[in-house]
Amino acid sequence: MGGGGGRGGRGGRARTQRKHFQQSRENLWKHPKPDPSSQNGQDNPTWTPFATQNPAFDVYYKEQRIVDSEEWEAFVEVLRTPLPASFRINSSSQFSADIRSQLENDFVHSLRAEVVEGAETEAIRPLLWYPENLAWHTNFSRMQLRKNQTLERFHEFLKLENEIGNITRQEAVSMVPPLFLDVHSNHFVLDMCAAPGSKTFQLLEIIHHSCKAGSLPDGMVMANDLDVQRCNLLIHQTKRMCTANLIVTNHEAQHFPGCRLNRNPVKMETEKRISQLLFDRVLCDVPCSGDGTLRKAPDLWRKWSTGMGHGLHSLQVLIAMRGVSLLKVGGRMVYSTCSMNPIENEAVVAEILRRCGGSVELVDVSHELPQLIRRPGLKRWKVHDKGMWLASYKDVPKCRRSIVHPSMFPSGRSVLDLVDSNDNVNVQNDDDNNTSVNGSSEDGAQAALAVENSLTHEITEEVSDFPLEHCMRIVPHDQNTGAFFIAVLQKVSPLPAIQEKPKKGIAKKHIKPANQDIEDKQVFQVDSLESTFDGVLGGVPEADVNENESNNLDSEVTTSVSHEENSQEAQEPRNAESIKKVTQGKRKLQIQGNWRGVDPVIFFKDELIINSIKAFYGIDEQFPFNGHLISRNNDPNHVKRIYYVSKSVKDALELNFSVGQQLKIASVGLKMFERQSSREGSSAPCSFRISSEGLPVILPYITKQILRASPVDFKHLLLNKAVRFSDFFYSEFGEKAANLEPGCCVVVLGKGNTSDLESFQVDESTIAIGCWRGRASLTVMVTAIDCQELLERLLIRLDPEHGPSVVVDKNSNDVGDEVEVLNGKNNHVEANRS
Ligand SMILES: C[S@@+](CC[C@H](N)C(=O)[O-])C[C@H]1O[C@@H](n2cnc3c(N)ncnc32)[C@H](O)[C@@H]1O
Repeated sequence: MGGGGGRGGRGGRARTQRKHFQQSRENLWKHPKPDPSSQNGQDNPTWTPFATQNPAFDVYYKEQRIVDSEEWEAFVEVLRTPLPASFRINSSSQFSADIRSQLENDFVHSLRAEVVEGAETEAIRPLLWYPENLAWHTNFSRMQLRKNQTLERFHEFLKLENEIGNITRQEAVSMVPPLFLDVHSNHFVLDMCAAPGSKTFQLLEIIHHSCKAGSLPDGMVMANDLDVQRCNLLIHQTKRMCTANLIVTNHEAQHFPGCRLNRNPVKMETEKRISQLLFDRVLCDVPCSGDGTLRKAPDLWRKWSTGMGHGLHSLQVLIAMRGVSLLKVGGRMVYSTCSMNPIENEAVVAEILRRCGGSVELVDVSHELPQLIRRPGLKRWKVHDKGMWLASYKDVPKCRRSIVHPSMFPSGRSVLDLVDSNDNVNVQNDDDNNTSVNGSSEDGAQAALAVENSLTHEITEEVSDFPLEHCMRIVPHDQNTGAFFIAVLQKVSPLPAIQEKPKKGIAKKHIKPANQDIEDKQVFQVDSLESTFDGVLGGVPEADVNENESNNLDSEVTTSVSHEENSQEAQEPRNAESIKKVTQGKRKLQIQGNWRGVDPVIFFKDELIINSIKAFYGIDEQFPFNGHLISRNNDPNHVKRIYYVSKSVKDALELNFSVGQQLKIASVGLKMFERQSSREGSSAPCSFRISSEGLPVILPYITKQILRASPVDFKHLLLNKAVRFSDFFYSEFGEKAANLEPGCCVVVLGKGNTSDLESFQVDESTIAIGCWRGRASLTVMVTAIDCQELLERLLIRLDPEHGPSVVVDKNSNDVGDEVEVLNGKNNHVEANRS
């Protein structure tokens, strides 16, 4: 089934892919499997809830004054309560309006009686700051939703719509950063640390917003994550969006390739091709300590320490700097974390501004989303290390200087920065609180030493010079959410050519950011090349990752620690024998340019196949095929799937080829055609069927193998899955179906009893499904769950009074079958009937 083309999502019915991922991606609305080892059971009397306090946390944040002292109790009290669930309606879903109306007109009223004690007065409510009532807050935690029987219908609704892709469970505060990015449909957007992909999904929705049937947006999203497994989560998550405008990459964000082509820019201009990968928008949602998610992950109370933020600060700066260097002049970048810690937030933003020397500005967005309650960023904070409060870098003992960096302090000044323009330095020590040391840089170093030795002196609080009040901190007790930090930056001119020295001690440190999904227990490694390839090749070293390093240095500011430094293994020559040994017995090693263990990305140009597809489905010449088809297999005879990419993605891929495939692409394109299995395919003239994901994009261009069914026959098909030509309500429709070529066909839901396609116009609301024209019947090629969803939506539309509770087709004789279909059991098709 599918709607009007080009909307990017049609209720996100990524049917076939879904099954590949069922194991690894939890439907967060489903009941969890009982864990026999879990102590969290009612039958275990020894179980105690997580301790929701940590004295170090209290001391730290009280001192940082992230909330006023009189608010402290309210703040921590809310932090100790479970986070209410929230979700977003996928705005590009064909059924988004129906779902919103079901929430507004049905659940808001029917759940009114289910208000949880001590909570808000409304059981569910839209988040007022989110556009178009598309995001919703429920008063129930996920656990309550799962356990409370009276919430069953609502819970079932959430599960189904989430599975289909019509809604996405997402923390309310996590929905905020994409809203401040001001994305337009023609923008190139980079999501630097994107997994598991909830914000990528939002960005794609915005890109696709108001896209007409059969057209694709001019923009695209490049979603990157360092972790292969989390990349897979992201791929699965975004598959529900059914988009041809996404590339998923797998890089360390701080080393994200620039893909700069060293060609004559004038020539490039006339060729209208892009010569460098620069972005209009960058989302920099960095790894962080994640204490803003304490309500969702109460085990963090126990683990929390001030050191968590210190370990990530430098990496956050590096990632953000790479982000601004990949941003077009005039472009916007959002820096965000789900941490409350100023070291990971204001200090990072201040360091970006410092390094960019005026070419990047902090944007005042106080007039945007006025209903979202937020606090201004801090201008003063302190660093806490080893039980000591440090107000300035000069307080940092020498032995801690590899951990505590100058950029963590409001002034950002290092010891040597104390040397003024006359090479004078103001030092404080035990004997003399204001000694002026005059002299050369050697003297400066001596002075620095003196500073290092000065441990006791009056603490003078530093205040940042930057307008950090434009940053935003969302705190839990303001609107019953988690906590988040957001800063909006704009690049106003090219960055100054600063050579950033690699910071010692960053590259090899193993840090575990807490804001990776709480289910994810993997230890995160900053130097993850090894881990990345472990996942794919079982430990085969990545040899020439950096072959195009010179191209990588194209950014205006080189901020990154070099790959060589980062990964010892990366320098080792690739040993063909060892690769062979390791991969023996495994899947054949795939190579994508320099990237081993990744499927290649190939422009699919097999004229024979393309022409047979065009002829079979009568695809209009207007549909852009040339250069838009991709396969992930080097051997054209064994191509199973053909993917479709938008013009923007095509341009980016062409650039990537021109620069030696610097991008390591994990996923690209929308699955458009799938090779028939030999059983199906033997009788069909065309060996490729149209996939459900791709159907909406190509639908307006299909002129053959397409039928229009009346609502009665459409419903009949969905209920029975396979219907004999002679059994359709309207015999004319059955005859037309019998006259199709054997193989894949498309059935469109019509309005009346006509099967005439003449006057038919595909638009965003068109509903269509892929079917198979067999020997004597028509069979739907849609999964049981998608049939169920589509039936429910149709029943609501056709019979708004009774809605989806009308589960049995009264006109049908085959009631047992229908009930089974609605229970998702009736997956057998024509083979059983004919
Ligand atoms: C806060 S999570 C991102 C959440 C995501 N933006 C979303 O909304 O679903 C941080 C992500 O950064 C990734 N990560 C950690 N270090 C990274 C690095 N150096 N480069 C790129 N990604 C990194 C982690 O794997 C994790 O998925």
